[in-house]
Amino acid sequence: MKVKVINKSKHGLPQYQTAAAAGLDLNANLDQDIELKPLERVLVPTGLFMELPVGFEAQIRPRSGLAFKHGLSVLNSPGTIDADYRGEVKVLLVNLSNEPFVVKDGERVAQMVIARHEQIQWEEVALLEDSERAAGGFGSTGK
Ligand SMILES: O=c1ccn([C@H]2C[C@H](O)[C@@H](COP(=O)(O)OP(=O)(O)OP(=O)(O)O)O2)c(=O)[nH]1
Ligand SMILES: [Mg+2]
Repeated sequence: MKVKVINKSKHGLPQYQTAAAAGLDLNANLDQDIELKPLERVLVPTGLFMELPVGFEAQIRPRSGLAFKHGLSVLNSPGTIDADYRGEVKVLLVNLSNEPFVVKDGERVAQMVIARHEQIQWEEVALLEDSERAAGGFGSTGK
């Protein structure tokens, strides 16, 4: 995949940490630390600019370790990177704990999953096909 990295601190390209990992860990690319107070959010730059093939998207997801230990999440999870986006990939971090969290340069703040997706064409119809579920939802099948 085409990629352009603005690498202020030489973090290299995002990597799969194990052989069959789904997520590529994303490093914060910072000039200085960012302190995130409780319930604060921040857009963390990654230094990564890429060109996804058409028909693919990238999903930005939290890392469970940071979520569990520090209450850190990705506010818009899963963030969506469109194939035609040419800007810098950024991570919208939120601190859901009661303690401040300091984001450091190079820290693996989130992970990115590359996935195929469809684009649909609308076809307007008068009637929709019947189904067993019909309009049932929101607990309609019981606990
Ligand atoms: O976590 C994210 C989410 C989005 N983006 C970039 C890539 C994406 O292609 C673009 C637009 O994202 P989205 O469609 O979620 O945002 P929007 O609020 O709908 O903005 P837009 O009107 O630009 O589509 O912003 C990121 O870098 N990180
Ligand atoms: Mg959008």
